[in-house]
Amino acid sequence: MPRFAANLTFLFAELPFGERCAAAAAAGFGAVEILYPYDTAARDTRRALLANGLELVLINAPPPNYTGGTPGFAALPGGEDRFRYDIRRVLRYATELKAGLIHVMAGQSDAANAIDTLVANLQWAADAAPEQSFTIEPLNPTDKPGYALADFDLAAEVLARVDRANVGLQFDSYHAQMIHGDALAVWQRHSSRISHVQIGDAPGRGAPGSGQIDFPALFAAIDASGYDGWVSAEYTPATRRSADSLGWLRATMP
Ligand SMILES: O=C(O)C(=O)[C@@H](O)CO
Ligand SMILES: [Mg+2]
Repeated sequence: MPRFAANLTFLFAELPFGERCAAAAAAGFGAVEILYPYDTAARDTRRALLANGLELVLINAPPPNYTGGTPGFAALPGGEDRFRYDIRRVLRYATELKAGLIHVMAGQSDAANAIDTLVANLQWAADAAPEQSFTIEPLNPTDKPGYALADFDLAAEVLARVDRANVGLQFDSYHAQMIHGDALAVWQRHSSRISHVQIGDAPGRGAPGSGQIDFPALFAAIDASGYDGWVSAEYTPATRRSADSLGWLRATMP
């Protein structure tokens, strides 16, 4: 069975941030991801992780843009300076938090050279921090209209062009199902380049079992592929308490 992590931006969001690590550990998770850890001093987050015996799997780049605007700059021609500034800042957090992965968000762009820009920026980040692993994640156009990376096959082409061992594909079952209509088929097509997994059902982005995805088949395929990273629960619980949405986890664990 996969090793499951909790995404603390989605799960346990009913609790103050400082209490989420303890709640995840109490629910049986061994690792967490925090999409935007930038509002809390890194040493406080690190302390909470250590106190609860949790590994930090992943954070997102860039920090949120509080004035609104594009989610990320990696695919924005002309945004290279901002991209590099953000990556340097995220690297400081990742180092202090010992975050295994940084998800680099592409941003919204329909420029003809958006993908060329994405490739060049990812190469820059990969070379600037060769010890750090990065991911890219296709996001579905219903939730993120205009996002420059909205297709897993395109993401595979981008990774082939980037050609760096420390940049991989982030497979999110919710986005895979929304974009391509068959998350399992996407897994089978791209498992060799996947370095991180997130799960949520589709449509609706609820807990596994709430939608169309065959999670027992997906978990079996993940195991059969030899993937040994974390599988992070990234869904919106339908229950008031996130802990009450974990029936799928109890059913999955032996
Ligand atoms: O929305 C998702 O799915 C994510 O994993 C986020 O990192 C993107 O905001
Ligand atoms: Mg995701």
